[in-house]
Amino acid sequence: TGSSRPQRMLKAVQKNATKGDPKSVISAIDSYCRHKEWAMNVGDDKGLILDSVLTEVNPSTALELGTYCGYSSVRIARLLSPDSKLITIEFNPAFAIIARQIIAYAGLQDKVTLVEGASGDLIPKMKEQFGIKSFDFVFLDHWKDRYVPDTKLLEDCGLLKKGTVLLADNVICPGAPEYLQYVRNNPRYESRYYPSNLEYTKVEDGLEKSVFLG
Ligand SMILES: Cn1ncc2cc([C@H](O)c3cccc(CNC(=O)c4cc(-c5ccc(F)cc5)cc(O)c4O)c3)ccc21
Ligand SMILES: [Mg+2]
Repeated sequence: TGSSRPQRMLKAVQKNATKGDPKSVISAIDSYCRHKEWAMNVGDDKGLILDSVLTEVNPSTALELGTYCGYSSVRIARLLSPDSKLITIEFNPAFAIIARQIIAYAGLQDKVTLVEGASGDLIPKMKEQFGIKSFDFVFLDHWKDRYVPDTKLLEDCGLLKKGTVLLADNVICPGAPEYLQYVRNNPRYESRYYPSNLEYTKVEDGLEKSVFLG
């Protein structure tokens, strides 16, 4: 049987990036996905917006929903302060196994905890299992119809505090209309749309940044 797209992405990292150099891992993936084989990483254009929001928030504890191959885990973890942590949730074992290797190749395994399972099952366990009081930053990039239920779950589990920043990928393409409706018409959130393009294409997409007001 042949290789998978995630496996080919890992090969491209091992071939073209420098071990322990997150920037080279990011570039190797972006170059592979732009010139060889498209993949659903947040990508370089939206990645710059992710970087700027992260630098502004400077989170101590960050959560990512939807690891895929670990591209955004590397983008996030490389910008975290020394004692800060990223927890990333992935339910697909084939994705998780590749993501662990890409995160390790970047040398960021000590800052990233990849948890295998579904967000709906794992979010309620965050406090007890990982000693999380609340998250300062959440990156939503998993199934788009899970953005609203998981945001509500984070609220109900007391995992959001005044000032927590939610950043959601793909609010235009593939789209998360219910999520936009939820955060834009909810007095407990201050939302702003960052226009960009779908990774490695000219198609319109963007990120929605929503600050939880408590
Ligand atoms: C419950 N739970 N808990 C953890 C968890 C983790 C996962 C997986 O990581 C996973 C698997 C498959 C799909 C996604 C969502 N991502 C997308 O669907 C997407 C699509 C496109 C696009 C755009 C245009 C196209 F033409 C085709 C695809 C561009 C993008 O950036 C995307 O993020 C996420 C799933 C559910 C999970
Ligand atoms: Mg995405």
